[in-house]
Amino acid sequence: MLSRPRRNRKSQVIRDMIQENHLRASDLIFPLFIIDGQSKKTEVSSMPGIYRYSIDLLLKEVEDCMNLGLKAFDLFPNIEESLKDKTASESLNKNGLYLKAIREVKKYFPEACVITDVAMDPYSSDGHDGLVKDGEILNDETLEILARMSLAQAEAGADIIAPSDMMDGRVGYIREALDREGFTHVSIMSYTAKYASAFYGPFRDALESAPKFGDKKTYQMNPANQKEALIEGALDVEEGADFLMVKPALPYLDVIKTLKDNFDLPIAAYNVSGEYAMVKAAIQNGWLDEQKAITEVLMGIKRAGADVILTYHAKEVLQKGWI
Ligand SMILES: NCc1[nH]cc(CCC(=O)O)c1CC(=O)O
Ligand SMILES: [Mg+2]
Repeated sequence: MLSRPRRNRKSQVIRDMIQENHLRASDLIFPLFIIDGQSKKTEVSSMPGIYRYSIDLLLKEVEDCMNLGLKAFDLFPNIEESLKDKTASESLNKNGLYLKAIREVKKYFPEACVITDVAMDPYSSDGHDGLVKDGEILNDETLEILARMSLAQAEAGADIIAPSDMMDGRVGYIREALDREGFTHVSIMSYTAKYASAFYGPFRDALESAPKFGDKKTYQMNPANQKEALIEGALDVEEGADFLMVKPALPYLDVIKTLKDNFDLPIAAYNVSGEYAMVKAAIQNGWLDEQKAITEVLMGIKRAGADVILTYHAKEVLQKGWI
């Protein structure tokens, strides 16, 4: 045998020397849930260790993270049921929970990167990402609502707008609206290949945003499809996206790799709520080693080609010194 690959695994120094991929704090984006009120911190029951924070405690959490070197946050609001309507009008309320949270975080932590979510579902009485008429999710009529939402978030101080709705044409529509209103510096992280996945369940618990009827299969992608992600990717590039995202991450590592190989934009992967819940449940049962399982999950996503990972594990891996 001339070649013995085990020679390069014989000591920790050599293993470290030839390690191909590395995880860094700057690779991670921490999703944070926000709730109305004062001094409120409520755990998401299906996501042990993950909380919904009122704005005052959100600021403390952001400060904690910043001190750990975790500087990018994706904010999601839990909106009170009575404020929801057909057109998601609460999303434009300047004194509402979400826009206020964005302003506060940017006020106290101007160097933080605030990523904001554009989609109707947290504010929609139908629990869908688009405007509903006669049981259908309307595409073009939704675009104007998404553009207004994006402008409101940009005005509040968002660094990156992340449309998670999967309406066709929304990246271009939002880009044009942002540019027209002078927000040429605000980036767009597009949920390019977002699948109709079972793994969003705990997130919908966190926001109490589950669809009131039907499912999201007419706009989110079929888990069986890969080529379709190339169609979505090409459109988002053409429409001016700054990042392409794949979501969820673990069951879609091939899609991450495919987008990475085919496009030059940075690729983001969303290690979603159900992936977090799955790993945490096994850890709680004593079935998996916490540190090894979590770092392996994140490394796998990185190795597949993700430049950035949105993950609920972001804070713990830094706090515990695992990366
Ligand atoms: N616009 C909805 C949205 N934005 C982010 C997530 C899921 C994130 C997660 O599960 O962690 C979802 C869920 C859905 O499409 O129903
Ligand atoms: Mg698309």
